Amino acid sequence: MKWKVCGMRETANIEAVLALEPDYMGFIFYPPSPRFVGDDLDENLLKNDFPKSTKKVGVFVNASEAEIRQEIQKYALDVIQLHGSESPELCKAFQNEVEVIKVFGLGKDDFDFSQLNEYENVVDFFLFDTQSKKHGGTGKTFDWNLLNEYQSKKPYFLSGGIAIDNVQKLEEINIPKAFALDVNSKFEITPAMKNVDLLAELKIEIKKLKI
Ligand SMILES: O=C(O)c1ccccc1N[C@@H]1O[C@H](COP(=O)(O)O)[C@@H](O)[C@H]1O
Repeated sequence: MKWKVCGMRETANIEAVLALEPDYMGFIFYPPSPRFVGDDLDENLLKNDFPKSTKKVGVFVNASEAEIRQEIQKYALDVIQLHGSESPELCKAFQNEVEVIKVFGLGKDDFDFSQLNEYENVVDFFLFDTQSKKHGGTGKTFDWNLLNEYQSKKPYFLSGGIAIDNVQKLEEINIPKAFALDVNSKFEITPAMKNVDLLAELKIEIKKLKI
């Protein structure tokens, strides 16, 4: 199981988390978020000093193609995570340039997986997060059992309130295997500042998972 640490910002904290070798690290390019990178993200670190083994993910919410392209260039992003209501056409515009993750929000009620069909051929991954007006970073889980209805072969990231005390519950439920776990606010000291010791524990827990 791969893992992604999202919502990073400060250089020293990024470097400390990189020592744990996550497969993906996410940066939020959405101004209303308390994890918005603003001017604090170290361009040189991302462009020149970043380990190849950790992919850099830019998280966007309904940004324009030009805005996304600008951040890809500036920070040498490997992956874009589209967390709003982006169209299949926008996803297609970045195919073959970066990996594309399209996010869908799930809640407690049934989810219509047929809305994924038009994205199937234009994205690399889906990501399932908890539905919210804030779009993400809620720290809340959704009903993981809803994923029982997932029929696609497209690999997906599982996100939304994943914490040290619920990660082992993934073994107890019968959902199609996730490609990666995406963690964020449940591993924070303050918004964007991650608790490195807790993430080290998570890494051990993920390795123990038999799914
Ligand atoms: O973290 C944010 O503030 C954020 C804002 C807007 C869109 C996405 C955001 N983060 C993503 O939210 C999920 C889940 O986070 P959490 O574990 O529930 O805190 C994760 O995929 C982040 O990429």
